[in-house]
Formats: sequence, C-alpha cells, structure tokens
Amino acid sequence: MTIPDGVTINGEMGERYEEVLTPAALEVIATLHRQLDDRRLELLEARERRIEDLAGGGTLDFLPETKHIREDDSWRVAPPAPGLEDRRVEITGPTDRKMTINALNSGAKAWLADHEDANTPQWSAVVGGQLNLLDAIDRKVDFTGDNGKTYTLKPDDELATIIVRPRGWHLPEKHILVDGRETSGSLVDFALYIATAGLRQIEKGQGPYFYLPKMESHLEARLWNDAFVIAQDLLGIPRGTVRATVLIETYPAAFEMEEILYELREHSSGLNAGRWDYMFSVIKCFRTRGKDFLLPDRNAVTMTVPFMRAYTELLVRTCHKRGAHAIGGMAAFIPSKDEAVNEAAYAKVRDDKTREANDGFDGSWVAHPGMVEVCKEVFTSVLGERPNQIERTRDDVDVTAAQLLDVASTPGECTENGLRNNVSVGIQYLQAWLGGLGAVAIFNLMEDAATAEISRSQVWQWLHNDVTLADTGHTVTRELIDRIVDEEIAKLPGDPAEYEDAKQTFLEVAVADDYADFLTLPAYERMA
Ligand SMILES: CC(=O)SCCNC(=O)CCNC(=O)[C@H](O)C(C)(C)COP(=O)(O)OP(=O)(O)OC[C@H]1O[C@@H](n2cnc3c(N)ncnc32)[C@H](O)[C@@H]1OP(=O)(O)O
Ligand SMILES: O=CC(=O)O
Ligand SMILES: [Mg+2]
Repeated sequence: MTIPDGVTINGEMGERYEEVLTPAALEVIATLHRQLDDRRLELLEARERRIEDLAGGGTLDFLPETKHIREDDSWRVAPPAPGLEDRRVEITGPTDRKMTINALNSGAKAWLADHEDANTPQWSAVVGGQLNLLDAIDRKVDFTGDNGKTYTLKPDDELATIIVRPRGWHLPEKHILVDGRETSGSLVDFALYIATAGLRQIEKGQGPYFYLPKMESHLEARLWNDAFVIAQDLLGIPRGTVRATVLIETYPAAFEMEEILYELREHSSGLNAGRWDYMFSVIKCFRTRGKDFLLPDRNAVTMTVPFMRAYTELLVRTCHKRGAHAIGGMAAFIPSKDEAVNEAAYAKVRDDKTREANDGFDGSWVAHPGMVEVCKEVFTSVLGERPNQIERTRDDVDVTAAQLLDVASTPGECTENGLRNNVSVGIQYLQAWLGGLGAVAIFNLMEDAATAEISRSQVWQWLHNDVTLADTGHTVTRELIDRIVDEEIAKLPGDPAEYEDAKQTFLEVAVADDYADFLTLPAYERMA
C-alpha cells in the first residue's frame, strides 16, 4: 500500500481498508491538513474566547460587520443538486452494514450517514463505515446476518440519497498523522468519502453530499468551503459538485445563519435545525450565568417554548429567502413494543412533523425506519406534488436577538426526577459509546451524543448554580449527585463494576469544575 510522504497510519489495517485509505484519499487528507489545520485550531481558540466573553457577562447578537450580507437581497444559494430536490423525509443513523442497508431501503428520500452524533470514532467505524458506503454505492453490500436474515438493497431508484455527516471541527483523528500531528476528524471523514465513494456517486449522477455539524461561526463555514474547493480541484471535480447542508445547532450559529449560507452558497444545500445540540449549546454558552439561562428538566424543553420557536422560525425564514432547503430536526421518539408507549411515540412524532411542515420546513428527520411513513405522510399533506416549499418565504417572520436569547421564560421545573434521568441517561450512553455504539434506545427514546451532552451539561449547570430541586427541596450538591450516580447504576443490568469507566467519564464531564467542551473528547482518550 502506498502512503504519501508525511502521512502515518497508526490504526490497525483491517480487511480491505486499503480500498478506503487509498493514496488519493490520503493525499487529500495531507493537503487539507497542511493548508487548513492551523486555521481550524485558531477557530477552536476563538470559540474559547467567546465562551470567556459570555462567562464575563457578554452576549450574542447578529454581527454588525456582516450586515451587508444580510441586507444584500441579490444572492441565492445553488439550486438543489440531483437527488436533493425532494427531502420530505430523511432518516439518520450510523454506517454499520445493517443500518446502511436498512436506512437506504427505508423509503426515506435521503439518509444522513452518520459519522457524528450517532456514531463513535472507533477506528473500525471510521474506516469500516466508509467501506460500507462504498459497497452500498457499488451494490456489493448485501449480507446475511447472524440471525439468518438476509439484507438486500432495493433497486437504485428506490434508495435514499446518501448525505454523509463527518465529525465536528473539535474532534481529532489520532489514527492518521500528517507531519507527526494528529489530523482533524472532520477532514478525515470528508476526504475518505469524497475520494472514494463520493466519486462513485458522481458517476451515478449524484454527488458527494454532506451534513456539516456543530459549527459556531460563518468563519468555520468558510473553512469548510475552502476544504471543498481544495478537494474538488485536487480530484478534478467541477466546483459546486459537493453539496452541504449545515446544521444550525449551536447558539452562536443561530446569529449567523445567513452568513453561513453565504459562505457556502456555491456548495450549499440548506440548513437543518439540529435541536438537541442547540439545547446543549444554550446550556454550554451560558452555563455560569444563573437563572436567566437555566433550563428546566430536559424533557420539559419542547420545540414550542419561546426560544426554540424563535430559532426554527428564523431558520425557515433565512433559508427560503436564499432559495435553500430548511430541514427540520429529530423527534427522539422511536417505536416501542409496549402498545401505549408506541401509540404516544407516533402521536408525538406526528405532532412534531405537522408543526414543522406548517411552519414551512421542506422536510424533516426521523431516527427509525418505523417513523419514515408518518413523516412522509405529514409533509406530503402540505407539499402535495411539490418537491419542497422553498417558495414560501415567510416574510411574516421577524425574529430578534432578544427572542433567540429568551431562555428565562421557558416553563418547567428542575426536579430530582430530571436529575436522575440525566445521570442515568448520561452513564448508560457513555457505557454504550465506550463500547463503540453511538446511538442507543434508553427509556424509549433515541439517545446519541447530542442528547447525552444535554444530560451531562444540565447536571453541571444545576450543580454549579446551586439549583434547588422543586420536588424534593434539596439543593444540587456533589454529595447528592454521587449518591444518585450510585443509586442509578444499581438499577442497571449487570454488575455495577462494569460501569466504572462510564461512571468516571460521566463524573469528569458532569461535575468537574473545569467544564469539558465536549463529552466525546475525554471519552475518545479512553478509546483505543
Ligand atoms: C441529535 C441527532 O443528531 S439525531 C441523529 C443521530 N441519531 C441517530 O441517527 C439515531 C438513529 N437511530 C438509531 O440508531 C436506532 O434507531 C436506535 C439505536 C435508537 C434504536 O435501534 P434498535 O434498538 O435497533 O431499534 P429496533 O430494534 O426497533 O430496530 C428495528 C430495526 O430497524 C433498524 N433500524 C433502527 N433504526 C435505524 C436507523 N436509524 N437506520 C437504519 N436502520 C434502523 C434496526 O437495525 C432493526 O433492523 P433489523 O430488524 O433488520 O434487525
Ligand atoms: O444533530 C442534530 C441535533 O439535534 O443535534
Ligand atoms: Mg447534533
């Protein structure tokens, strides 16, 4: 296997890995790393400076220096690329072989093939996931499971369009070094896809399409755009072939939606309302600012509370003004074998998608194949034969910074039940994550990296703001959390000792004075 100068692969070479870690793909990684990684690290430092400013009493607002972009009515994003015109229902999920086939066959219009919230950066998942994508595009992915069930792809014209979500800018890739330095997980996931399966997508009449997560500014979008231009030029692909939908899922990004679309306009395929990371980011940004930014129990923060409503309304308005798709977020309810729970889950997903479709979204996400039809049906009842409703410009919407920041009027209470739920979900999720699973069903809900971030951040916020719990009257202290951690672990299946790693990681990210930027960072250090 030929490895370009300066590139080191630390990870074990599994079967067929050379089909993904090709010389061309490694060359793209090396070039992107050398040209862009210093800027990536500077942008991560800028995030830290913003957090310090917010902790010191600063606030978020629309940027004065980019007002001209917001006020210039002349620009639009590129028209929808092949396979991305109609996105009324998109399924999300990790890229293991079974999920790949199930997602592509699900009847959804698109599949977010996840190397982010629903996946872990285990080396075998980083490369193995890309191999599954390659095999799916080449129609060589069929297999028979251990259960004897045969997994076979449907005909091409019935499959969902693949949209790959690489890791966020903060995550390193320790198994691939360039000039002795760890690389960026984002650039590795992007490069491995565009230089292998993504090229095959072009031959098939579509393109390398991406979902871009967890960005905090338009300058981070500019970095992605530069990565697209460099990679397309290197691989001899016309500029504009790559398309990217950006998740607006951080508080700062909500104030730069228009600028983010502008930076990526040649490559843009819209914005998505990434509600779970958004809530996480709200807590993270203002975690030390007391009751004005204190969220009640996680399950009480619905999409209809004022600050969440302001965010989704602004997203639709911004996208449609610029000719871009507005894609809704994830209702975390999944089918259940318990009939009553199942009925409630379907009703909640239906309500959620109905609100989004009526608000002007062009499509939305589901976490499970069982939820595809309900989402499709709801959007079809609004869209009819139209592929989207981009023409609905929502000129009636005018969202202010104060509305986006109005966390204080969120109804609900902080309760011990909520605290216990956060502790249990956080530990169960980390247990799964450390074992290589990025998405799991816990208490009848889909849990992934974003929802787990909310859980651990709430624990941190309640502890560091001396919250008094409404149901018990207790103040949240380290002693109370330690007791609840042990009690909740005792309720889980198996020996409590099996949860020790997850417990320690949870305590590190949920109670330590130094708030970890992302739970996946210390967790990744524990991963081989
Ligand atoms: C905040 C965000 O970023 S949201 C986006 C990121 N999160 C996600 O993508 C989560 C995606 N969802 C999932 O991973 C799964 O639905 C889970 C883990 C929550 C539940 O999965 P399971 O416990 O396997 O559910 P269940 O047993 O009901 O699955 C039934 C079948 O549907 C399949 N399935 C379930 N979810 C998916 C999915 N998202 N994509 C493809 N197939 C799926 C299962 O593989 C299983 O297949 P099988 O019958 O062939 O064995
Ligand atoms: O990625 C989606 C989210 O809600 O977070
Ligand atoms: Mg997210």
